[in-house]
Parts: sequence; structure tokens; C-alpha cells
Amino acid sequence: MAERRVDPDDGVAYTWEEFSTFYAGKYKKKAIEAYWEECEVKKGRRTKAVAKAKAEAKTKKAEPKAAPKAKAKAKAKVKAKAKAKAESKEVKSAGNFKVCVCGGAGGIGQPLSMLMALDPNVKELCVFDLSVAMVPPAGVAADLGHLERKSDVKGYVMEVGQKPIDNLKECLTGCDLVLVPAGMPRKPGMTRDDLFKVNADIAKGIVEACAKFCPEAVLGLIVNPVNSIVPAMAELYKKKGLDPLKIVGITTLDVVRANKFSGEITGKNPNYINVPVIGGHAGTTILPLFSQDKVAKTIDAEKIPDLDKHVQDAGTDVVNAKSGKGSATLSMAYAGARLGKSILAGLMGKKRIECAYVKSDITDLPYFASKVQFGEKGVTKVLPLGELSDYEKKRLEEVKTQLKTEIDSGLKYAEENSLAD
Ligand SMILES: NC(=O)C1=CN([C@@H]2O[C@H](COP(=O)(O)OP(=O)(O)OC[C@H]3O[C@@H](n4cnc5c(N)ncnc54)[C@H](O)[C@@H]3O)[C@@H](O)[C@H]2O)C=CC1
Ligand SMILES: O=C([O-])CC(=O)C(=O)O
Repeated sequence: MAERRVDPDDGVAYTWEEFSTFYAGKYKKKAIEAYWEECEVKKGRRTKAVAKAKAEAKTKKAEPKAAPKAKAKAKAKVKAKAKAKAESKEVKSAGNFKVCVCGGAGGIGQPLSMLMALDPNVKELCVFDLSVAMVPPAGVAADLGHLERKSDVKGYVMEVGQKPIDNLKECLTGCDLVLVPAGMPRKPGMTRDDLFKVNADIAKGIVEACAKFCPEAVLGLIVNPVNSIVPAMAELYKKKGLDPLKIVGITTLDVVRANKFSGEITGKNPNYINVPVIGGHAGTTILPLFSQDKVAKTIDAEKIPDLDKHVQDAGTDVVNAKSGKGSATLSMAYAGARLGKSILAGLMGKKRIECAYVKSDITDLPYFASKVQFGEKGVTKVLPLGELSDYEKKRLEEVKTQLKTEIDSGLKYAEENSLAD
């Protein structure tokens, strides 16, 4: 049987014949061969039928000028197969997702809920918060319910002192994605680490309820300190027999900032800049890899240390500018929605690459932020770091020293706690 390789462009496995036919005329033969070499060899059988359908579609697409009747027939066939694929439940069809924002009436929660309600892939959006939130979640839901979008928005409230596991059955059942900005933000003078005890307990309550009502959902944790809370929650998931890779630490704001600041320095549109940011989400653990973006790598080497520091300190700059009235909310909502939409696209079978902080074996640390591939089950691949400049290599050592301590706090929390049934 001919070897199949997975095209990262659409995540489907093809034979060389199908692959080269499809790209012939678009790229030179050498480029197609080089791209083929980069594709992973397909193992297993799960997507064989789908791959075959897609491969047929791909080959058909590449065939020059089929007769109109044959073309229509082929189109109908491809459509029927696409429908069968959607119904096979391996991937969810577009526009069918249920999303919950926990802490959805807070500073990040409200704009994040709005951006997710605007996403055409979201069918149902749940806004969950406490009765002491600045706005009742039912009010946020009523407000967002007037946007001219198809998403149905519902509010869920819980009294302080109660447990999410006793209150969120309806809210969480059927969720594909749960975004969690629930928790205390920093005030000037505090580190993210200072928030650990209070926020870990808040996150645990929510994660416990997710483990019970939507164990297959992807959980995007925004709540700080991400560096410790993600290991804590992922290990609690693991202890319960669930997949720790369902727990995803959201570090997208660091990427957004690195892109913006690189755009400011180079005069280029940040929309076309994509600087991977690795390590973690606090102080020196934030390591932007400017050398890996085609625009950012043109920045003078002597400007890089300051630019790096600017990204590391950006959260603190916002905390100080808000003078005790919170931390980044709007840019965080933007960044959270960017990741949330990519996760939903992945669940639909459209592979997406984003940086995120997850359980990882690409370094000697058990949790690390790096490029991650999102696919049909959430995180489908944690990608290697790639080539680093000498400056970045040196910084990586500093990252690891600080990050290790923060991961260890999370692991200790997971040892001392467990999720209720
Ligand atoms: N990962 C990142 O890049 C960033 C993370 N953050 C973090 O996000 C978190 C939230 O920040 P903000 O939205 O500004 O705070 P906020 O105080 O404005 O909102 C937090 C919301 O969580 C709710 N909440 C608290 N306990 C809850 C519980 N047990 N269940 C449900 N809801 C609960 C509160 O009622 C409030 O509405 C903070 O920990 C902050 O440090 C902030 C910016 C960036
Ligand atoms: O700095 C904070 O406390 C909030 C945060 O994580 C950020 O803005 O990056």
C-alpha cells in the first residue's frame, strides 16, 4: 500500500501521487518534493475514509477542465462525503460549538464573551460568574443576546461559597471550550505568583465541574499565575484519569504584544508579524523568539534585549497604568478570543498553530509554552522550539530556572488536592 503523509495545510493524509498532482502547477517540483519531505508519515486508520474522500476531491480539483456534467457529479460526491465526514462526529461541523466563559462578567470576561458571541462558530455561549460580580451574568447575557448573531447567550450565576460542581450541570454539559478568566487580578507591587493560593482554589472549583460535566472540552486558563495554575490543574486532571492536554494555558497576549512592539520598531503592520513566545507567562519566563519571524528578525541585535524586556514587563506596565483598578482586560480579551477561535477551528478539523503553555516534553521541564497545533481533539501536537539565536539560547536558561520553581508550586498543589466526583 502506498505511503500516505499528512499535509499540515489541511491535516489530511495523501499518497505522493495525489499530493504532487494537487500541487503541480502551483509550485515547482523541487518545492513540492521538499514540502513532502516535511510532512509526517500517516500511521493508523482512523481518518482513512476521510483521507480517501479528500484525496479524491484533491485529485479532482487538480484535473484540468472536466466535462460540466462529470464536474457536477464529482462536486456532489465530494459534498456528500464532506457531509458524511461532518456527521461522523470525529470533527464538529462549523457553527455548532458551545462555549462557556467562567468569570464572564469580569474585566476580561465581558469583552471576551462579546468576541466569542460574535464568532460564527459559536452556537451557544454561557456567561458564568458569581453573584458579587460587577454586573449580574444574566445582564451580560441579556446585553450580548441582542447582537445580530446566531449565538444564543445564557447567564449562569453562583453564590459566593458554593461549588461550581453543585451548580454548573446545565451550563457546562455539552461545552466544547471553557475559557477561564475567573480570579483575582494583580494590583501595583504584586507579582502574578502572589495570586496563586486564592486563584488556584477558584480554578480548581471550575476545573472540577468541567471534569464532571464536560471532560472532553478544551479548558483555556487565563487566570494567573498561569505558570503554576496550569500544571496544578493539568495534574489534577491526570490524577482523575483525564487528559492533561485538555488544560491549556493562554499566553497569546505575549505573542500579541511581541507582534505589536516589533511592528512599532520596524514600521511594519503587526498583522503580518507572528513572533512565537515561549517559556511561560511571568517576568523573565516570557521569551519572545524575534529571530523566528521574518520581520522581527530584521531588528538590530542591540535593540533586542530592550524589546524582550518590553514584552516581559508589558503586563506590569498595564497594572501600573490602571493604578490599582485591575490589569490588562481588553487586550487580553482580544488575545483570548484569538486563541479561542483557533481552538474551535481546530475542533472543526482545520489545523491551527498558536503558542500556548501546556504539558510538554520538548524541554527538560514538564510544562512549557511553545507553538502548539490545535486539531480535532484540542492540542494535537506540541511543536519543537526550532532554531534560537545566541541571545535566545542564553535567555532560555534563565527562563528554565524561574519556570521550574513556579511549575513545582503547581505540582505540589496537585499532590495535596484532588478533584471531587
Ligand atoms: N493569561 C494572561 O495573559 C492574563 C491573565 N490575567 C488574569 O485573568 C484573571 C482575571 O482578570 P480580570 O478579568 O481583570 O479580573 P476581574 O476581577 O475583573 O474579573 C474576574 C471575574 O472572576 C469572577 N470570579 C471570581 N471567582 C469566581 C468563581 N469562583 N467562579 C466564577 N467566577 C469567579 C469575579 O466575580 C469577576 O467577575 C486574573 O487572574 C488576571 O491576573 C489578566 C490578563 C492577562
Ligand atoms: O500582568 C498581569 O497581572 C496580567 C497579565 O498577566 C498580563 O497582562 O500579562
